Amino acid sequence: MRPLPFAGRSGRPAIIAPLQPRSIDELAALLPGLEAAAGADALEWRLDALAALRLGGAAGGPEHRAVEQRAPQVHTVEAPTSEPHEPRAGDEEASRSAALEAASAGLALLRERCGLPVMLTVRTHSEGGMAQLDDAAYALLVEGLVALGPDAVDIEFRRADAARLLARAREAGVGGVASFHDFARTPPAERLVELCAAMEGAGADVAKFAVMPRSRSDVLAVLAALDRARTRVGVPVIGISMSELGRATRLIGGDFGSAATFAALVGASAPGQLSAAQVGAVLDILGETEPPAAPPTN
Ligand SMILES: O=C1C[C@@](O)(C(=O)O)C[C@@H](O)[C@@H]1O
Repeated sequence: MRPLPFAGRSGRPAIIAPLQPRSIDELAALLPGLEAAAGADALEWRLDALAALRLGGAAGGPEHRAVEQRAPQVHTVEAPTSEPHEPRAGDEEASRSAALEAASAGLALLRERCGLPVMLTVRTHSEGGMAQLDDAAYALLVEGLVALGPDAVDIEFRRADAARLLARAREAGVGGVASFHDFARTPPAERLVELCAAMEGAGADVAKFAVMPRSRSDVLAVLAALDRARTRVGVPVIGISMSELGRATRLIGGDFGSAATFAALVGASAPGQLSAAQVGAVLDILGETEPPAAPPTN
């Protein structure tokens, strides 16, 4: 496995670009865009967008609405608006094997055509994603993904089996990225630091949180948490304040210790995401060590 190129404590944060194809054909259609677009250091494949997994495997399931369309898009960010349907008995296993088959074929395609490290993520409904899975179904699916040997796998930290799944990833040599999302609010900075320390304690290789601000103080709380985590958390931390209000954290989070930032190459996966080109340009500026040339004097 290649480690994801997360920045060390003072380095340039990695740019991770999400992909949300609904099928392997859609993934294949995205490849020319990925080849042409420079600027991402790693990809995140959001498998919950696959038709097989959307809200419990309901192909053509409930209505979705676009949340945001800021970055150059092929797909829009979508969030469920209605209650998911009850999966039929037998659906779950069929959805899982379809998703694992797609993930296996897609990983091979991405390795052959793109070459960037890939993190596999199944974002579930309770954390703002499109898959509706109980703890047992989530664990079975993530175990299957780990067995495919991606570079990293996202593991929702609130899941009952999170520590066991992190251990499984570690045994398999797959990076375990523990994640926490709150689309309603921002916990206090201290709570976010404790959360990242708990993720580290549970065996995470990377601790990640993305939370929704209600005020500018909430955005500052994310930066404060990142800053405190520098000395209190021993693994790379990624912290994001979502939405337009929080989007500065996607640009300057690295200065406060964030090891990576998510930015769109072919479509955003969360509110507030900017394009990889925009984020790369800002990181170039922030990374400049030479002072700007003095203005000409007459
Ligand atoms: O955890 C994250 C961060 C994220 O939610 C963001 O806000 O950029 C985007 C998700 O795709 C990813 O899994």
